[in-house]
Amino acid sequence: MSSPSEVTAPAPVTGSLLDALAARTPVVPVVVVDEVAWAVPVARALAAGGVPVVELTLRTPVALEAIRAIAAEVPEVLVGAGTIVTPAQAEEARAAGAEFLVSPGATPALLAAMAETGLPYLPGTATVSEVLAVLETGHQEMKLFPAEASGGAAFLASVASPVPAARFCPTGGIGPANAAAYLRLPNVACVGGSWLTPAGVLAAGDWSRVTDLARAVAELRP
Ligand SMILES: O=C(O)C(=O)C[C@H](O)[C@H](O)COP(=O)(O)O
Repeated sequence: MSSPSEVTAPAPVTGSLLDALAARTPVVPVVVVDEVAWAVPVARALAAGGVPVVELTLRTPVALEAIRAIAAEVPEVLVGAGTIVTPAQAEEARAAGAEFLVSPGATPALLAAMAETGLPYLPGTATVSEVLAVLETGHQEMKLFPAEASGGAAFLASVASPVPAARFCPTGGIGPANAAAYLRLPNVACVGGSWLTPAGVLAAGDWSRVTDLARAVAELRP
């Protein structure tokens, strides 16, 4: 029997990653940490605001260590690695404890490396041919990146009819003002964005601000 104060880790995602993410939050927070010490408090602050998900980008030297810390210390948060841009990073992220992988692109080598980890993953696409190339690998869940710059919600609405099998988490240029337009689309499960964890807020250690920003995304649910 576990005591009420004990937090148990959710089971690993075995089915649809997009469904697992969407069940937790309409907005996947894309988080950049400059200091490993930010990782655990930012993950806890997001969870306290009702967003128990972190996409920790591999953009800084401490990123893998940050994933390790969140995986070990904040088990109630589903932690993934973002910015997978080389095949080797897929396995490095898995070894650090990442529970899902996100890439801004979808080269054949990246797709193979992400599949090889056994983790669920979202390759990045920005054109119909890229979407079709991902579908040809048997994979139906992807990111649209950079979402606003590559056509935004209008692009995804246009893709939905001819290519209904593809499902998206659009990311890049999305914020509170335009998130709802994406979330209404039949081929969008959730959106990604960095606005819940602004760099200055993390640097200031203003964790209650992160919690407030996270709390506000509940109203974006369609
Ligand atoms: O780092 C990655 O893996 C990326 O692909 C880029 C991020 O998803 C976007 O930079 C987030 O976009 P913003 O919400 O506009 O800041």
